[in-house]
Amino acid sequence: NLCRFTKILVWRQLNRVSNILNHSFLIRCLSCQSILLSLVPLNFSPLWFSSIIGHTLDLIAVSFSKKQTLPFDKFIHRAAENKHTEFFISEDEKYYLRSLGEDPRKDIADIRKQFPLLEEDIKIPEFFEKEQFFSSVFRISSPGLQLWTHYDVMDNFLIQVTGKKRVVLFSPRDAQYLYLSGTKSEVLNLDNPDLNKYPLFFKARRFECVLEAGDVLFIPALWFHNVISEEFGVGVNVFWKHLSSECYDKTDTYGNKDPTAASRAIQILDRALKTLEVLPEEYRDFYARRMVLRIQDKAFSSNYE
Ligand SMILES: O=C(O)CCC(=O)C(=O)O
Ligand SMILES: [Fe+2]
Repeated sequence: NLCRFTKILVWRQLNRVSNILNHSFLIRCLSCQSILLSLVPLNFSPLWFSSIIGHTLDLIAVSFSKKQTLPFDKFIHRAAENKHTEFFISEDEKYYLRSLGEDPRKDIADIRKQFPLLEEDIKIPEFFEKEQFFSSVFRISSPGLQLWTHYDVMDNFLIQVTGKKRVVLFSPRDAQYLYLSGTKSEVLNLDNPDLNKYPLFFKARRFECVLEAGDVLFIPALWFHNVISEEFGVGVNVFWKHLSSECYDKTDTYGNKDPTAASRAIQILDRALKTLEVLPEEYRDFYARRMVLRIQDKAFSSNYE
């Protein structure tokens, strides 16, 4: 019955969107702000339902599972306007281009290959060896578009071609204050964070800059970044490998999958925590604390600026 109740709630929320068969949804809980993602709307699994019980749902984003396309010039026009006369879902919807490789699942974006007409215009700064190059990504965004705080695993030049964008950065050392869920922070509103829900967020030291046409920002691997386009913007970013090639996940096309050794270590840690589950709570707590101390002692760097 709880599931049925939640199902009705979900349907109420989804009714706001016309042809729901063609969409997938990004749903947020209004009280705890956690993101509850559903990819296939008509196939909500019992597991997904059990994960949303107790949350107050709000639909924050819709994407298309059935492909819908726009000619490039139309896309640019829509991305450049604040209010649309023609739109998919709402007159103030935002547009974002993040270029992909030929086969988006396997190939890696290289703006010079997918947009050969622009090739002559693209001069990638020569601060790394050719073999280290990973991808170059064309990025175009509507005014007001915000990308949530996340990290990537490659070094990165974010190159602004036109328009203005605000970038807020946090050191990897402040990960403990960012309420991470995978590579993303759950704190969505950086300027007015809910400190009841995210009490440690104020401890994160924020570095901020505004990029304008011609500016290039170096975003080191693992540094968190949050981007708001203050104007319609066109940019390119270049990811390159700072570690030796074999450290990276071979299936990574976006530059954001953790190095294989790190994901393996995290899996092993999850197994270790599972192993503790046979013990009563106070023992689990004690041994978990000992594990934390061991990690701090053996793996934390003391040489970190
Ligand atoms: O500026 C943007 O649109 C996204 C920047 C970003 O996340 C990146 O370059 O990794
Ligand atoms: Fe990024």
